[in-house]
Amino acid sequence: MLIISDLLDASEVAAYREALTRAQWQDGLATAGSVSQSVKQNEQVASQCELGQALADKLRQRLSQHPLFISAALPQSILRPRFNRYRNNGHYGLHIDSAIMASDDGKGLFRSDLSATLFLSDPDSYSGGELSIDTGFGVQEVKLPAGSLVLYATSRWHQVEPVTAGERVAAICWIQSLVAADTQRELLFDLDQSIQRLQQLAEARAEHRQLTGVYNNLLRQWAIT
Ligand SMILES: O=C(O)CCC(=O)C(=O)O
Ligand SMILES: [Fe+2]
Repeated sequence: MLIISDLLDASEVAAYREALTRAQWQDGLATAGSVSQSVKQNEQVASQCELGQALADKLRQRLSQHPLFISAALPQSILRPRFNRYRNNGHYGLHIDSAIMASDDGKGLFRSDLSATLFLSDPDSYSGGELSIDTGFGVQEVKLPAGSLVLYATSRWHQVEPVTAGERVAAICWIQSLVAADTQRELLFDLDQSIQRLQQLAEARAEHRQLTGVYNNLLRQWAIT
């Protein structure tokens, strides 16, 4: 699990929130699978809403350029983000997201390796609404400032706690990674972060060069294109 703080600044968050009031919202059940139907109670922007598509594409563009996101996710493709809203006890009970989804044009298939939630509501403006993720080493409750994003493995059980006051607006998104296995991708992330720190040290040129080679050779073995 990784938190990317301040993907958007306050004025960008405000602009997304304002634009979203003009989008076409629908019951979240429209896209719920057979299992999630019984646990999902929220609203989302309709996939055919042109304003929603434009906002989502702009957000995807921003995410795809973020250095920490690239290092951690090694994205091959990013599904168009979806905006959702929880209020009046809206929640999404314990579930695991579908492994295979339709690509944006509906013609291809997409494997979900990573999930992301971008929080768009000030955490003090609503009660509940934590995204709780079973990390395998205990459950983490995530409720971030507006503009911050959490990235986590789609293989994890997770839920959105009921929103008992106010409203929680967020964007969610799935990523197909070049490296499908979480363990391998996480090793590459740690290695890349160390390599980036070594790059700052003039006396570590040789080590930087060698580890960059190791990184590329591991990525070559593990990447699926
Ligand atoms: O809104 C969230 O943070 C996550 C929602 C979710 O789990 C889903 O739509 O599959
Ligand atoms: Fe989910």
